[in-house]
Amino acid sequence: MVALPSLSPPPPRPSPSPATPRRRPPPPPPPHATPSHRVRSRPATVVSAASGVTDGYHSTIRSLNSRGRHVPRKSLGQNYMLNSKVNEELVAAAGVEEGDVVLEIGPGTGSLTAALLDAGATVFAVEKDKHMATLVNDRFGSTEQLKIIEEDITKFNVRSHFLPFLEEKSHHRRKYAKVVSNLPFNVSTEVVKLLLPMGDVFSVTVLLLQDETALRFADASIQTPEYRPINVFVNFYSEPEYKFKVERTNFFPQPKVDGAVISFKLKNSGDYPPVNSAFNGKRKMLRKSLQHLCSSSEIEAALANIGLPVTCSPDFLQSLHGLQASVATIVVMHPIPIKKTVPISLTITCHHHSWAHIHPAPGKISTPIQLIHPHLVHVVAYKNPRYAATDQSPLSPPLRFSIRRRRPNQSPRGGGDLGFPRPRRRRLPPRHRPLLPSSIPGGLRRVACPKMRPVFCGNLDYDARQSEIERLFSKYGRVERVDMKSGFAFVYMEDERDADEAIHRLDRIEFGRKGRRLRVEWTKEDRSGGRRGNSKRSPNNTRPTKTLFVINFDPINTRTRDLERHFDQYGKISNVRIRRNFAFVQYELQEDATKALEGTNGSTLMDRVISVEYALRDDDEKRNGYSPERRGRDRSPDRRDYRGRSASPYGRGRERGSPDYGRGRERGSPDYGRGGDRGSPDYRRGASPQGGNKGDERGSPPNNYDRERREASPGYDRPRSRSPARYERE
Ligand SMILES: C[S@@+](CC[C@H](N)C(=O)[O-])C[C@H]1O[C@@H](n2cnc3c(N)ncnc32)[C@H](O)[C@@H]1O
Repeated sequence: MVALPSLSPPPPRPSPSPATPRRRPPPPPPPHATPSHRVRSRPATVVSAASGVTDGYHSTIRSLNSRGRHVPRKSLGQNYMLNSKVNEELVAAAGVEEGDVVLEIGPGTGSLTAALLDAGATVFAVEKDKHMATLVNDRFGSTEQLKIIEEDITKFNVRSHFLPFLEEKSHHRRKYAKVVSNLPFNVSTEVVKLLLPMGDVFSVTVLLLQDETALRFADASIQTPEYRPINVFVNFYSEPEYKFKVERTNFFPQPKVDGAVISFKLKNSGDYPPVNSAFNGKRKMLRKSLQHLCSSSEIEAALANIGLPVTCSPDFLQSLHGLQASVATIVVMHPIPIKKTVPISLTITCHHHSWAHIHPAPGKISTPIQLIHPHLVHVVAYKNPRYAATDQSPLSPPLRFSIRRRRPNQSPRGGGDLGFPRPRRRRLPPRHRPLLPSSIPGGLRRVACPKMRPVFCGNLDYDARQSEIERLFSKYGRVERVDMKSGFAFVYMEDERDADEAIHRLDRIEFGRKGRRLRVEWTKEDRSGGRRGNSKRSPNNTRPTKTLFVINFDPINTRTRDLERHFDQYGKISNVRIRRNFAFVQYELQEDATKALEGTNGSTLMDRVISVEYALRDDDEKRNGYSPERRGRDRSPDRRDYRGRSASPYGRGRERGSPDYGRGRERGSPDYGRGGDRGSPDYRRGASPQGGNKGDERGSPPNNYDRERREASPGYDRPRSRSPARYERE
């Protein structure tokens, strides 16, 4: 049982008599108020604790006690307003004046009701709690100025009950009513959904809600992950404005959260677009999820028109870069009526300094864009009844988009003519940072297959898992894919800026079981040139040799005999050597090596797609003395020697230095090929190796392939200090 504070003297100013409502000019905004914004900023206005004179603390408590209702019901959100000033500000926010008809939800003790009556309004109050309904009835008596209905607002048919009342009170003249309410927090969203579409009845709705909720509703920009279908809804039907915050100390009992006053200027909008349908089922293909609007073939046609795959789903669309959500918001808020002969060229805000221009084909599409996700817009094939009268099928014609970035010297107009607020420069969480349209040359059509530059992630443990790398990078943004190599990986991130951030944050951090310092940087060559399909091609800059150079097998689990088994079908092998994460397979005949290369490059060995190339030189050219009969002996020394002399094919000394995927020729850059997994290193001859290998580092792959190839020489076999056992796998 909540103990109510003991009663104190009655309020200094009694509530106005409903029979003789006095008209008072609405109070000015509180002196500490700053103009409210429609955007995310949190207005500084905070109404301080109870200090009101009318219907303040004392009268509220007295009212409650008078009905024996000592325990406000939490389930009904009964947090009563103790501060009459807040009530007055609510009334002022709605601009209530003499003769207005106001719907009040949950009058409770009637403190706000009193303020409304005081302003000269006629009040239609809906109260769920019968005790409170009785209390308000008792308090104001029967009067023409007030009608109280004991009902649950969420189940109440406002239109059918309220409209006759409005008609009567406005003497059958067309007049808009207003809504003013200190709402129970738990029904806020329901009430908003109920009232906002009633722009034909109400001109403004002013609600005291939970602060967080008010902020969320008022946030017209969609640069936050919080942007939801409800925001689209709110913006479609109204212009929300966060008015001021109301501290929790103003309520009895005190809630755990602060409140805030928000006003919705209703727009009397048309039919609500099927945003929700598109939000639903992120993996569901749009042609299915929007089927209730039009046929799949129509949807497919519309998607195809804008260069999207007919099978695309919201999830897929999320992965597209480009058109920004602001576009969709604007469109949702201001449907674009495209007239037959007037081409539309809209300048709309994309986040920050990015801009988009939309040039739909004239006269074809009624509402071409809809939002399905904060970062997404797409053109949905739905028929807007508003345009149904015309012969403009929204689906038949091609819709063209072009996206351009505004030139830096052009100052953004902040949505100017569309009334969209100037975008604020704010650092967004990686996933929600927009891409610059410049990164999608040619517009949406090409967005679907953006060319990505991978991030090189080197010095991984050999047994590092793809999922680990993916998890690591996905902290900074969406990871498209990870091409796992032995000891390094290529990470393709959706957004280049996320990749930048990942590089910034991850380079040289300790990672993995052994706490290796990662080397994370941009690959220095576009790896997108080759495709898997091409990977079987032989490198054209190496001459055929009897020895094949093999990489990208599993260096932990692959044994010499596994390689032998994999390669011996092509001819007689004279030698196989594994060195950490690469190997040499030597055939007796060069033709067999060629056959093997063709047959094995890009083949799968123990779940890894291996790359095979000719070695620069055959072992016997270097008089290394390899021979079948020495094979058993040779394995270990090889590896020892490798450790000692040429610890990594990727670079000695450069602490897993930067991957040099082909800084031109200068470094003999391996072209890992598209997908990496089969790309054949492009160890260009003459590439200069990097000096100073450092034992087990693998941070700088490319340059030293050359070295390795050159060093497939007897020198490798010299036993060094390392224990061969460490590398022995057989
Ligand atoms: C936060 S109190 C506000 C009371 C009063 N207007 C004030 O300012 O002190 C919410 C009021 O709404 C009533 N209420 C709660 N749920 C309701 C519903 N679904 N329909 C109508 N009234 C409801 C409660 O009984 C309570 O009186």
